Amino acid sequence: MQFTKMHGIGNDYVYVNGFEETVEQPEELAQVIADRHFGVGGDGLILLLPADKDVEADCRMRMFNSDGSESEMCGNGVRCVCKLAHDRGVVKANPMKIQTGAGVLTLAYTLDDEGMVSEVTVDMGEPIYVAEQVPVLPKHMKETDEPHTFVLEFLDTGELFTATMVSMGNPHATIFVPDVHAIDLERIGPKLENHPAFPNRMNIHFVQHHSPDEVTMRTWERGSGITLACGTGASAVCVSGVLDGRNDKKILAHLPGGDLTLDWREDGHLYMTGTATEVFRGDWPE
Ligand SMILES: N[C@H](CCC[C@H](N)C(=O)O)C(=O)O
Repeated sequence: MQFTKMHGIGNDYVYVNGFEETVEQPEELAQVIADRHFGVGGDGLILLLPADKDVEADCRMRMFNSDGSESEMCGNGVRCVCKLAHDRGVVKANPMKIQTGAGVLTLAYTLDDEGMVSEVTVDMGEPIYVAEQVPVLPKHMKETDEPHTFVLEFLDTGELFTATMVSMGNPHATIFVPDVHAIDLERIGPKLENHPAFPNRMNIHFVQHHSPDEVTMRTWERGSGITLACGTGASAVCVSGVLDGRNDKKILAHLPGGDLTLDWREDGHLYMTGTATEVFRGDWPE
């Protein structure tokens, strides 16, 4: 099976062109191929597929974390799917419409000197911040004056985390701190990801504000652990910061793997802009 290794600012996945290949059990393949010692290595597996018959889109993305769990959406991933579809001649439309678990998204892209996709702006659609729709279970958290912000507690250590909950199709909890580098993400991440308040688990982001339009963030991803970037997470961080009165509707986010621009526009949609990079191609033994 032919694959392409790609990344969106360091959030790296193994991509398979489903117009050319058939992947029978993606949940199993994701766990094996994403292993950084025994496989190709990556934060998971992403499939470029034909859109469903009844869906008005140029193609479809399915995304699997490295633990094999499927997610509704992947922001860094969908930019790379756009690049793969265009650069392999599968889709030439610009803007491109990609079917995802968060609906059909529209992506506009620029080309480099070789005519390959370099930078992509994704219309991520409307963020969701009604607690029950994220979803979260308020009964397992302490409520605050804000309907989308709750206090989570670790019952074993008594640690408390004030988190704002936003869905971009997939769920995100954002915690604002003075210094993201002081956070013990390896210890705290999995406990928050699997907190009883999160019926579908949760993507976790710690965020430090430098100004009303510039942040630094670190992420523990549902199903993949620490990643160098999270596109849906950066989108949720922008929205959470606006809801909490901490930042403007347009921000620059610094993630460990690179930068993204997020813009929550007057049409109510969140727009994310960033690069998409092909690293190498290979042949995976069936
Ligand atoms: N781990 C996420 C999916 C990947 C999201 C992230 N890599 C992105 O760029 O949005 C989840 O289970 O919801």
